Amino acid sequence: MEFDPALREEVKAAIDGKTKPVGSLGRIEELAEQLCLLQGTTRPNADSCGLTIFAADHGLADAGVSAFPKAVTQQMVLNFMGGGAAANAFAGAFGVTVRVVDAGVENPVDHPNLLVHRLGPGTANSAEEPAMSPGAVADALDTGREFGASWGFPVVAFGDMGIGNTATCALLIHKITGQRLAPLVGPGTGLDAEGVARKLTILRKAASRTGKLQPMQALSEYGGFEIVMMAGAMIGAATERRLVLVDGFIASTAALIALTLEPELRPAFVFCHASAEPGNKALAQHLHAEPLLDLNLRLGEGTGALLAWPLVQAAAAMMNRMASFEDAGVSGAH
Ligand SMILES: Cc1cc2ncn([C@H]3O[C@H](COP(=O)(O)O)[C@@H](O)[C@H]3O)c2cc1C
Ligand SMILES: O=C(O)c1cccnc1
Repeated sequence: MEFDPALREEVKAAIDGKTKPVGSLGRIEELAEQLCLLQGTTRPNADSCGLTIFAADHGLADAGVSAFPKAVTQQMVLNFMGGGAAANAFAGAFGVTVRVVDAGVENPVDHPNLLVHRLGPGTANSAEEPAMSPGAVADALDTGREFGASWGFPVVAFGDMGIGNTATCALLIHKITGQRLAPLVGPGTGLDAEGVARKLTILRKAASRTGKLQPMQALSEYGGFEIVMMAGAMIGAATERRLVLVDGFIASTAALIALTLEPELRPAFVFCHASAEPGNKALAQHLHAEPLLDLNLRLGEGTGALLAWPLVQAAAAMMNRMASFEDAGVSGAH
């Protein structure tokens, strides 16, 4: 993603010309600059935001890597459709439109508003065998791209639902970045120390099934449908120059995949919050991400991205509503 140096200068001058000491709005100024460059204007549009939640099951969940049973994925999809999840509550509070995609929940959900692109009844158990076929990886990326490119919001967020997906993400990060596995494995939905130790044993077995992998091979070996589809959606949205609000550990793993495949799209990505899932720290460092918020969240669904949406609105308001020194007749610095 290339930016015209003249635009860069113009944006910087517009931000510094607002009636405030230079740099005094801190990260909001950085966000404003990012949004302006992405949209090619000093008058950016952050009028609306859409959240897409991708849901799917993980065969690995049957091996005992989560504090909750697999059935919760489907039950939470129904909860999203009924408007009762945390993501719905936050989206409702902030005027964000929500849509939900079944990318491969074990048991299909019948609901008129659910978007369905099922890649199977959940992935296979990656401790024993490849999670998904290379064809399913390609399908998930293509479908995700289409979802991301075609939804006309200037700002987009992505959420996940898939019991066992913190385990899948630990394996993906380990295989894609080469970081050690143990620090990437955490409590997820709330495993105790013994549960985390059991999760690590299962993930070591899964990791030892394969050697060094290319990123696309890692996706096929470890899945999951919703993570790969989310990565595709991030690529599709960023390519259309939509601002991509990245949620916590799961969405950051999808961002890792997206940016491994398309590194030039990095200027479209905003890392919204520092998930309390321990592996997120190393992942954020790898991505050179400095998350905007640190609220001890560890939920997913896009909740941390939704909380950052008002900050994006503030950045746009700074550009569109604030007077310049010249407009307001305010004296500049000595
Ligand atoms: C009721 C409930 C609602 C959730 N919403 C998101 N997650 C989150 O928890 C799961 C990942 O954690 P693990 O890898 O430990 O299974 C994902 O589904 C994620 O979206 C939830 C989990 C539960 C139980
Ligand atoms: O940060 C996340 O995305 C997360 C953390 C724990 C469980 N589910 C999701």
